[in-house]
Amino acid sequence: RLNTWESLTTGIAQQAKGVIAPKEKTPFITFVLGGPGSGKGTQCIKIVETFGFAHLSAGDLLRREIASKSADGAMILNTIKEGKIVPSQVTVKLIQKEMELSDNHKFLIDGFPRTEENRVSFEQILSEWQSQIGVEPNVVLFFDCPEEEMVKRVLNRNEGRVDDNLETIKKRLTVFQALSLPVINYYSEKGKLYTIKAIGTEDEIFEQVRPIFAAFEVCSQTVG
Ligand SMILES: Nc1ncnc2c1ncn2[C@@H]1O[C@H](COP(=O)(O)OP(=O)(O)OP(=O)(O)O)[C@@H](O)[C@H]1O
Ligand SMILES: Nc1ccn([C@H]2C[C@H](O)[C@@H](COP(=O)(O)O)O2)c(=O)n1
Ligand SMILES: [Mg+2]
Repeated sequence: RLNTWESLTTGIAQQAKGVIAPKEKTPFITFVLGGPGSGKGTQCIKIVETFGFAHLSAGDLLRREIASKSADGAMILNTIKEGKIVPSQVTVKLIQKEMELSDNHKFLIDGFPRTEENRVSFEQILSEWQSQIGVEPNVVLFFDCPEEEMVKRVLNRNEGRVDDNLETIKKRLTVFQALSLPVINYYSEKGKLYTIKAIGTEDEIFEQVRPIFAAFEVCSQTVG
């Protein structure tokens, strides 16, 4: 069987030749953004359980590269320790590979795009299939959380992450303000942004998230 990207590209090539339509469903892409510790990963788990998305965390994919001691592993580790952003071609390649391997067509891309460079790199990949899916995500979630709360959560996370310390967290917050907020503003201007007030219990926060995806489910059932 063909995977999502293969079937899209094959489908487009075959359509161009006037042969057949693509076999698989059009991808539905959600970007999940927010500062460090804003609760992106926590809410992604609930979205997966409720709406059946595939969860691709950019940070988890990068940590997997470190653990596998790949060629980029040492560079990724140093970048993460410094609270900086890994070059886009590395991260985009990992995300694209996961999308190719997935049987799902609904993707939650968590912690990406973190910079304008990330955003443009991913768009370049999507633009190869522009006639099918466009270059824009369907939904962009922004978990808006006060800094004080994010710092408290990260310092209590206790998952052994190399970046969960006060020094790195301060750098990550600076990077978030300088490089990630412009991406959030970009999607706000495009009318794609759904801002979630990320304070309260996990369940209370999910009750803000649920109607966003529920509305898309209703739409897809109505449209067919
Ligand atoms: N609503 C909440 N109230 C209190 N703690 C929370 C809440 N949501 C998540 N947490 C906790 O805060 C910590 C950070 O959450 P999570 O890992 O989901 O954040 P994140 O946005 O993915 O962060 P990062 O960008 O660093 O990966 C975790 O320990 C999680 O259990
Ligand atoms: N698009 C991304 C996502 C993550 N990283 C690096 C830098 C982050 O501080 C770190 C941890 O990510 P998280 O688990 O907090 O989403 O991974 C990156 O460079 N680019
Ligand atoms: Mg996370």
